[in-house]
Amino acid sequence: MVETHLPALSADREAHVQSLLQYPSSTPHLNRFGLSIRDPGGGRGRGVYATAPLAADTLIEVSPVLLFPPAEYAEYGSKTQLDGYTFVWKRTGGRAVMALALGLGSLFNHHPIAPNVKYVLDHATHSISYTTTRAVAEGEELTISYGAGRMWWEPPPSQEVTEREEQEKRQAQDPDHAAMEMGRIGLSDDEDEQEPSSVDKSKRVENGIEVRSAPGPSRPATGPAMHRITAGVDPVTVPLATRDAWIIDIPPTSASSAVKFLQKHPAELQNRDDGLHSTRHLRSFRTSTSVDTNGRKVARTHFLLCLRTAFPDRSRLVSWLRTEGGSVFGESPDPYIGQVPVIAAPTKERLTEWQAVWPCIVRTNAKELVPDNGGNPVLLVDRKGDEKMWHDTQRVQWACNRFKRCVALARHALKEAKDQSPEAKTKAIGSAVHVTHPFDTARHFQSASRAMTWEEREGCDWSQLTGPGAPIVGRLPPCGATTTWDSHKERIISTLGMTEAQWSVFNTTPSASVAVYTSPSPGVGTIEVDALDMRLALRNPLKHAVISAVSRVSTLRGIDRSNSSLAVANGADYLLTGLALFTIYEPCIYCCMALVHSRVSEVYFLLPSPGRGGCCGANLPPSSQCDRANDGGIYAIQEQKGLNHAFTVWRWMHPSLALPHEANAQSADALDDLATELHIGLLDP
Ligand SMILES: C[S@@+](CC[C@H](N)C(=O)[O-])C[C@H]1O[C@@H](n2cnc3c(N)ncnc32)[C@H](O)[C@@H]1O
Repeated sequence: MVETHLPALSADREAHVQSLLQYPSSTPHLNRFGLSIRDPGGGRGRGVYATAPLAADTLIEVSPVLLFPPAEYAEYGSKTQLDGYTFVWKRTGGRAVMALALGLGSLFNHHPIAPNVKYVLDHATHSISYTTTRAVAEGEELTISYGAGRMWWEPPPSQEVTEREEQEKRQAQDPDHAAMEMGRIGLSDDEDEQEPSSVDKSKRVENGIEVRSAPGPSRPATGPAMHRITAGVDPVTVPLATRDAWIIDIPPTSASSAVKFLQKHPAELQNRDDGLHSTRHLRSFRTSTSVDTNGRKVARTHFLLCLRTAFPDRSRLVSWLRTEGGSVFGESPDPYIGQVPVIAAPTKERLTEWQAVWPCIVRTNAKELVPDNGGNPVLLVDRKGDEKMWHDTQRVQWACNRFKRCVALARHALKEAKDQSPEAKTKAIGSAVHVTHPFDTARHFQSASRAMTWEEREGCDWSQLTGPGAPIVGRLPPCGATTTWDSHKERIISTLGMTEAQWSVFNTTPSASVAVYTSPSPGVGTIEVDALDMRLALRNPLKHAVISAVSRVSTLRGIDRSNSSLAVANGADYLLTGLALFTIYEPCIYCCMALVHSRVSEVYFLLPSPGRGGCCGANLPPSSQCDRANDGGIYAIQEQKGLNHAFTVWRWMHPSLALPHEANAQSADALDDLATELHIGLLDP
């Protein structure tokens, strides 16, 4: 109801017409909760009242709507009384279809601070559902939020208030300003960075805010190539959580004294910035207008003192304000409990919904914590940011290449075993792993030989293990390093299980004909490590591909460390610290725990491991489950509470292993076919 126009006054001003238009003090209405329509005076007109206590989350009303085409509304409706009752139902091509709620829907009055009813527009059934947001006492008025800001019946703010708000905004932008330290008048650092969201035909509208359903990861035909597997909550759907705070009304002229008061008493008011208890995202003031008993409009300034937790006892707060507040809060301070959002609005689109509770900022930091139903902190996940990241074709190619490499390695192992003997064939497992640097590091690698740029190398056909343009297997030596690997040969050969022929490829020195890429960090070689599942071949149940990869990287990094000029301090070279691991299968729980210990940074997998994987976690919210929990493991070890390391997990979502624009995309490996071809039976992946 925010988006309306100024109401036109009726032209019929004759006394007898006016008397006919007067509303009675109550109007009967039959509904199962006994809600009554009353006008208790005070200038707000009729409202809806509870005649019995109502529990929180009670669906109290479903109102059908009457719709008006944009042209009809502009021509007629907007010039009538309807204007105070109609609201934007749907925008289309810059115009708006307007709606009038029938039933009780049009009679809920607006509450600027803490409405006790929320509503959802249902475009499919042309109706609006109204639900209580908290327990409501008998006799209480049921109110909704028409939105933030000045309402059409409210007078414009005085120049003084406008100037004060402007000043407060300017001070908030000044990082040195003491008010910032109070954690009150914060301003979003990225408030204006949001891009307009694309229009989704299936979106719902809650409290006037359009809510997009979270994209599910069940291999959509379109959409980003990679989906992050996490229990993090999407800011688009995260519920608005509120907490109690002490509010006090002050004369507009006392605003700056009130801010000074906050600054003077940080300890008592506990306006600290510590995660879930922060008030830094909240603004100090909100203004509203009411009508006094003489029918005069009175502007009010509501001032946020502190969270209720700082002063659980009102009488103690009142006596403290009386002694410390001086003239700011008067002789008889009258603080009252209001609601404030627990966190900043998580997207610009949801700001109106948040502001309806209390003015605040937008903060799109995906690491912001939100409490779950049990009050435990939960992370937000920036799905929009993820989507943007995987629109980068080079990044997708980088990931696709490494998956192709894993598949090629697994096929190579199966073929070699088949060629070797029927017995060897039964012991080969089609599961391979590749470890390398994350894309954001790898794309800065330089070619030592200048034979091929990094981009050219990434453009090679990685589905081939050998042949021209094939990526080099194993570890690439550091740029300009004079060390030959011969001194470490035995150790490397035994750890990596290499043949002499493989060693000669691994031990290649940079030359004009070989593409070698090195990390920009001096003295540190690029890591490109492969590993196969060798459990059956070696008769060793511990030789999972992931475990072998961790061991191989450890050996190579250990050699760096053994040479003082290559030593890397502070744990940055500890096992898989800062590295990305690609695997055909979602790793099992054993491998996931090894990955936690190895401090891996990113894990990418192609195929889920039903019932045995350690990442897909059927306990995750539906938006994060793989194929709606019909596949994938039952744990999410990558973000398991109580462990001392977390890593990101990404699943390839395209149905085949190819870039959409690739010429041979049609003939690319379909993931379903790969699952059949590389099936590893009952083994844990
Ligand atoms: C949707 S109607 C609500 C029902 C209305 N009170 C009636 O008697 O028909 C919206 C109108 O109610 C009045 N109203 C709603 N909330 C109000 C508030 N908080 N303060 C003053 N007037 C309010 C305004 O006149 C507004 O145009």
